[in-house]
Amino acid sequence: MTRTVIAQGTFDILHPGHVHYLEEAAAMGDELVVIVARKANVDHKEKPICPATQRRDVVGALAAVDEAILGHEEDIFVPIEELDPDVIALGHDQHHDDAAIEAELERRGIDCEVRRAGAREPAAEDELLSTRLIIERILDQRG
Ligand SMILES: Cc1cc2nc3c(=O)[nH]c(=O)nc-3n(C[C@H](O)[C@H](O)[C@H](O)COP(=O)(O)O)c2cc1C
Ligand SMILES: Nc1ncnc2c1ncn2[C@@H]1O[C@H](COP(=O)(O)OP(=O)(O)OP(=O)(O)O)[C@@H](O)[C@H]1O
Repeated sequence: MTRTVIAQGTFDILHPGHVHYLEEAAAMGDELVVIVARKANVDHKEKPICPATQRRDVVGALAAVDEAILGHEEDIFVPIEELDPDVIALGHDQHHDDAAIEAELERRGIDCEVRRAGAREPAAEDELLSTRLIIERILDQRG
């Protein structure tokens, strides 16, 4: 049986931290599907610059990713119900509460493990491992 893993995020401007997360998530199963967050659901930080379809297409081009899809606009558990994954891989700093996700999965009758990926260890001290930091650097140097 194919083990499907789900990863999710905004993926506005890609960096090696994203690649690390998605490679770790892919290693948790056989097939990796990535749910790309809709702008309306990014409410805990600045909204993404790039359109959702562009973010989906670039994430989908990464070697670790089998498929990238746009998230649901209102109910983030709709794609999970449709995909019926074996594992949800949360990013190391994702604000979601593991126990709350597990409770919602149980309520909806979805049998799926929730795991957390680790953070990337910087390969060089000047690596920019956050979209926010890349944007800050652009504003500093080109603004
Ligand atoms: C299990 C799970 C499923 C998600 N599904 C969706 C979705 O269908 N639509 C969406 O817009 N966001 C969805 N999200 C939320 C975002 O992907 C994401 O967590 C957040 O809004 C963006 O912040 P981040 O890039 O800091 O993680 C989901 C999150 C989780 C944990
Ligand atoms: N340096 C990193 N190491 C490991 N995973 C990362 C790293 N940066 C981001 N991720 C993961 O990638 C996923 C998507 O991240 P997101 O699109 O929010 O990027 P970000 O660079 O963290 O954004 P921002 O800097 O704007 O908060 C999240 O699950 C996050 O945990």
